Amino acid sequence: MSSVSLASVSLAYPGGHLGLADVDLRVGDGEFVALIGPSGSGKTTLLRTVAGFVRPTAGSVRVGDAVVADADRWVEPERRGLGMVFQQHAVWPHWSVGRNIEYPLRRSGVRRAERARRVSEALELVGLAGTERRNPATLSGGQRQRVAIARAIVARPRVLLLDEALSALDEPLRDRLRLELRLLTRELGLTVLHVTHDRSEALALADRVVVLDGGRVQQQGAPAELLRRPASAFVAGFIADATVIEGALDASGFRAHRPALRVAADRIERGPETGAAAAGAAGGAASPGWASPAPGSPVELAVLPEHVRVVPDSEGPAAVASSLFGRDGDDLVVDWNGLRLRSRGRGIRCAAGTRVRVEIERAIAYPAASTGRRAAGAEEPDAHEPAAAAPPQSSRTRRGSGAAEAQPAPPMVSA
Ligand SMILES: Nc1ncnc2c1ncn2[C@@H]1O[C@H](COP(=O)(O)OP(=O)(O)OP(=O)(O)O)[C@@H](O)[C@H]1O
Repeated sequence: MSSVSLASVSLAYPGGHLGLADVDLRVGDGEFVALIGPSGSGKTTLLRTVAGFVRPTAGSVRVGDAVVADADRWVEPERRGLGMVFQQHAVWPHWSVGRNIEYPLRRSGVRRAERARRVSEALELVGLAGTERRNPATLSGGQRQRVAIARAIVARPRVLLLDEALSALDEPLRDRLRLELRLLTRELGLTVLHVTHDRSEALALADRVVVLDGGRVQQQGAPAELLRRPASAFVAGFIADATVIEGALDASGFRAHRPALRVAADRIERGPETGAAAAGAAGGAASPGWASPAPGSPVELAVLPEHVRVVPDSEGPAAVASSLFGRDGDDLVVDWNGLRLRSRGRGIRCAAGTRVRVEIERAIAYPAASTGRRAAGAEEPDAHEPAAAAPPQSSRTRRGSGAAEAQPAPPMVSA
């Protein structure tokens, strides 16, 4: 067992594509870390950098105490002591299960009797004892993936790298294998780096989740910490399906013009990155968790689905645009005068088309600069927000990983 460390690692692909940009990351001995991020964010590149399939342009990679890649040193993938499981094509179809699993042992010259013993032990660990002679084609998808896991651990690697290892499997098999994988890696005390596009999987499995975007680490932390305190509007949108609304802070709270919306100051928390921007500036009385914002400070307000309360009301100003059944309550998208808000409340059941009232119970404000975009609300002076303004032309409201809405909307005030 061992740790993995990346120090100031950058990787530019030939042709100029940036794979990784100044990444610092440490996966502790026995820790399970999940890497998530949008498509093209650099997850696979990071894993391949650790595996040794690509060489960083700058920085260093260590496995345990040994430097395996830096400007002067390069250790071949097979000498790094790693096990890997990929999403597909993980098992050679023309070899028996046993032959597949013993392959890494053969390569390192382990004798026949010892190979047989270790293959049988690995199969036992993944719940496939006695299947050495089976043809992989006669196994289910889940069983084949277990064979791939057995092959990855048979040589007793120091670190296990998983690249979308469960993604090709159907639920509920994926769910079961997740649990088994977690138990197995704990039992063996393995250090694991797991790339997945599945946010729920990352949150369920990992001790620590690392969110990548544009080849950079945007945030890393325990799953609960990421959900509770996303470091930026991007992370809030990506990991927790937050609706992100661009606007400005003033003494009474948050104000957006497109669509027109106000959220009272006592419902707003400062995001971790707003501290420097907001602290010490003139403004109204400080609210809990939100000290003296600069009047007119452009911000992005992240509203988590759990904090949007929806109440059926035939006179309500909003309508349910879509409703997906969830075990504990429906997953709703509410159209509130052009603003598409995601809402997920326990016990809430609402069909599409239902008129509703909406209340934003809590929101997190981040400086607009945190994701490099301009706040729409900051474009307009306060005097331009009348009680019954002409419909604005557009909104740049984002939800989740980037959906945008652009609809006219009359002004409105949160409850
Ligand atoms: N072999 C390559 N040559 C050039 N550019 C590449 C190569 N592989 C990846 N890239 C670029 O590097 C960036 C990161 O890609 P990477 O595959 O690591 O992302 P990812 O987060 O794993 O994406 P996905 O979830 O879609 O698999 C992207 O901009 C991609 O286009």
